[in-house]
Amino acid sequence: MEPIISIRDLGKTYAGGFTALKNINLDIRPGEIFALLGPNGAGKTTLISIVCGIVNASQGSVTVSGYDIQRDYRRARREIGLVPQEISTDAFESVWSAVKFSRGLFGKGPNSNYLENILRQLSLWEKKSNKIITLSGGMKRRLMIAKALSHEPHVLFLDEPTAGVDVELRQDMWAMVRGLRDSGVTIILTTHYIEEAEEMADRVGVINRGELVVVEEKNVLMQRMGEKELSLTLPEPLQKIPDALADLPLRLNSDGSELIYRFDIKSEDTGIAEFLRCLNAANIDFRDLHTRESSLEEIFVNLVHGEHQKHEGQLSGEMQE
Ligand SMILES: Nc1ncnc2c1ncn2[C@@H]1O[C@H](COP(=O)(O)OP(=O)(O)OP(=O)(O)O)[C@@H](O)[C@H]1O
Repeated sequence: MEPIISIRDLGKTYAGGFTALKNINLDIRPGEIFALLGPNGAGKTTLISIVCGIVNASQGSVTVSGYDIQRDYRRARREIGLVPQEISTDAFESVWSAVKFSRGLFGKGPNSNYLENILRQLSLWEKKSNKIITLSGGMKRRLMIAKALSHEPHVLFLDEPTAGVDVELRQDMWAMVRGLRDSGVTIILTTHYIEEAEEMADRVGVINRGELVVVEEKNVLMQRMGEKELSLTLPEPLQKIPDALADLPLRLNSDGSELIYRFDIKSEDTGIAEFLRCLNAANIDFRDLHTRESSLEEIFVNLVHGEHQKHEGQLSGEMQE
């Protein structure tokens, strides 16, 4: 299947000399929900701004539905709906005139039926005559989506759709975005929240310091999320993992005082009983034991660094922005 968006060797260096994107290659499949995940300043907004024609790339090329974003700017742009991070609308305009106006901006002829459908799908139809200022925060966000969809784009970009949104509203938003995907719109969203990617995405791309470090099916990511660790505090630090335990999924912490066993909570046999038997046979004693789940942040950091096993101290340090 032809990709709906094709990004090749894309790079961006801002005027001040800061390189925000390096050598990005990515194909978006038609009909998928793709989550672009990354810490603050990773380059997510820069990437979508280039695809949407708001920022010029320094290198590389992008096509949207086969249209080159530079050579065929207008046609490429018409394929795209963009919901920006900030809610920006004229407060005294009505919902209906806001979506009608947005459609007009793309040179599309009037189509009341289409706009009605969009507003109904986003549960805004009852509010069509309301002034925007009277809408709740959640409704305003939905209106931003309605505006972005008003010209019948095939691709919808959602930049941080649920930043600062409460849990309940977040769930509604997710359900709505899935509904849009089911109606045939390809969706690319940026997020800081790995839960959001987990909940919604078919595929996930992780961007860090301007580089796309992972592009993966969500299910593969989920497997990583099912990991848990059993940590044993040793009476005497070990220099290395004893040979008798070499075949087990084990690591030592940085000073050798903890032996950490990694297992999959979803699997039927965690192997813990066997691990404890092996410890006994190898004459390794322990003072204490506790389990901990890999937190979402840790998995995120692991992904960002392309590594699976990192020390706790490093992990918490790395997440600070
Ligand atoms: N116009 C600009 N001029 C110079 N540097 C910029 C400009 N816009 C963004 N940057 C820098 O490029 C980097 C990437 O920014 P970008 O907004 O793409 O990140 P992001 O991943 O979307 O972050 P956030 O999650 O905080 O929105 C940042 O270091 C930012 O300071």
